[in-house]
Amino acid sequence: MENIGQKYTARAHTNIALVKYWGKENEELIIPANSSISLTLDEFYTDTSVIFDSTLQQDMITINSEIVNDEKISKFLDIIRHKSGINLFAKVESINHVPNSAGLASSASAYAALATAGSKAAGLELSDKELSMLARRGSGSATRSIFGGFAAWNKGTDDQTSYGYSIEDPVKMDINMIAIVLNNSPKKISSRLGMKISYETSPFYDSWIKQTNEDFETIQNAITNGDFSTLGQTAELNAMRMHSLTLSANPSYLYLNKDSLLVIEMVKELRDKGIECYYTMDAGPNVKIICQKKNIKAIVDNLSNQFSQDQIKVSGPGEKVKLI
Ligand SMILES: Nc1ncnc2c1ncn2[C@@H]1O[C@H](COP(=O)(O)OP(=O)(O)OP(=O)(O)O)[C@@H](O)[C@H]1O
Ligand SMILES: C[C@@](O)(CCOP(=O)(O)OP(=O)(O)O)CC(=O)O
Repeated sequence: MENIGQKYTARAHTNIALVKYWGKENEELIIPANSSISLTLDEFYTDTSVIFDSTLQQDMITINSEIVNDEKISKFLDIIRHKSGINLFAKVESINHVPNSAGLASSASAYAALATAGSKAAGLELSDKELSMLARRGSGSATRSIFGGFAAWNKGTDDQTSYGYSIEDPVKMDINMIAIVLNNSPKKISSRLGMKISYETSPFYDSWIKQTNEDFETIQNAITNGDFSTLGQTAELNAMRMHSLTLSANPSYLYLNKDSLLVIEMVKELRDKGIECYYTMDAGPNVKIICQKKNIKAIVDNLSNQFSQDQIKVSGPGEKVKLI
């Protein structure tokens, strides 16, 4: 217990799913309905410091230097307190190095950093697998942000079998993502709510699970074989399949806006011109373009005709979580 009373800071990077997680079998434990695969990104990350302090009367949390009253964070700290047996409140200071509310999965980097700094500050020594299981309790996508590069989240059936792991990338695939920030106002339907409505009401949900299990195999093999084209094509299809669950839900809803459709058309036109690239979108309108280094300039030049420089963010693969 020598760590208690010491401040620890962790840096975790965001990740973008190539095979999406979109629905929970167990909401309390965050057990997903399917396994997923992502790429961790180097440009976007969260730094979080935690100290358990006997003088505090309640948890004190700041995000980007503003005091927040987030019950989800205190509930997450309760899990750490329960695991470690300590009974102290915590001071949490977190900075997101992610464009504001850009739908770039800040909850993924946030809970991966909080799990890492928080568990260390509470005197726990957790392996990466155990950290991923802890991060999962904060936000499902955080399970994968413990790992760098390509990561998977094994669905599992309970707390001990639902965890993340690093996918071997023998050829060190040349892969980048260009995020186009189209709207930075908070979304009306959170991922948590959106996936619940899809899971409970879309008549296509069973087909989604069947297809997504196939997409998982395809993308895993594409990574092993260094097959960028198959990876891109499958990730693009998987994203559209996820968004079709929102359209087919009751009530029906849509995360994409007209600018998202414009970027999708631009990607198709670029492909027609021989510039290989693919699109993916999460629970928001912002589009992420998957491409190789040699094509970044041509894609950015093309996007610059429609969008400003600060809307276009280029990122390569990022590292695993670390204490800093
Ligand atoms: N640094 C942080 N530390 C702890 N919680 C955070 C931090 N940053 C964001 N969060 C929390 O993460 C949750 C989701 O964040 P946000 O609305 O930005 O969605 P997102 O993570 O970009 O997208 P997604 O819904 O796909 O995860 C919110 O509850 C927010 O308070
Ligand atoms: C579309 C997604 O980005 C959804 C992410 O959902 P969250 O991980 O934010 O949801 P909770 O587990 O409820 O916190 C796809 C993905 O990252 O796999």
